Amino acid sequence: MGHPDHTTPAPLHIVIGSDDAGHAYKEALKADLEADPRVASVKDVGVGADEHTDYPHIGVAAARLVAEGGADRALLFCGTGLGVAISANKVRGIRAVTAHDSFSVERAVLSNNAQVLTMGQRVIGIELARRLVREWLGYRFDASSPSADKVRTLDAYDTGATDQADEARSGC
Ligand SMILES: O=C(CO)[C@H](O)COP(=O)(O)O
Repeated sequence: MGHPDHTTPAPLHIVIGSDDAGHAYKEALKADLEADPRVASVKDVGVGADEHTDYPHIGVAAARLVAEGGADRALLFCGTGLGVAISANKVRGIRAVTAHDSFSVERAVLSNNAQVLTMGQRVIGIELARRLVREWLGYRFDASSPSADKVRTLDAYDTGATDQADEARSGC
């Protein structure tokens, strides 16, 4: 879901999800995303109110949507943010990170080209979470930056292209 105009980034298609421990934040951030002009669409993969789904199912469902091109990014919540990140990272091609501070949110996109951001409802206050998500929407990975080679190496390990990854190591 790229966009040819580099001056005005294309609005993002975002998938949002949580387990029951992250449900309140998922609902709050879903409303924020839906009201933000930088967001083209928001797809909610659950859980619904009073539902219970363990975090691995939510993390993998959201990550699969991103990996298959159905969304540009995912925003996921659980108690800590850790379980949904680990789950999303089980999907090939996905780079999911937990971040609760401004610098990490910036570098998650600009250094790591992480498509998935996760947070913990039991870790961070709601107003800080909302602010960090607003910041997150403003970042776009620069494929011509020095970070791009490192992300390509990550992807080579991910796809099993170990020759390519080892070659990158010998160039260090
Ligand atoms: O935070 C979670 C997983 O990282 C989840 O919301 C709660 O998991 P639990 O501590 O295993 O119940």
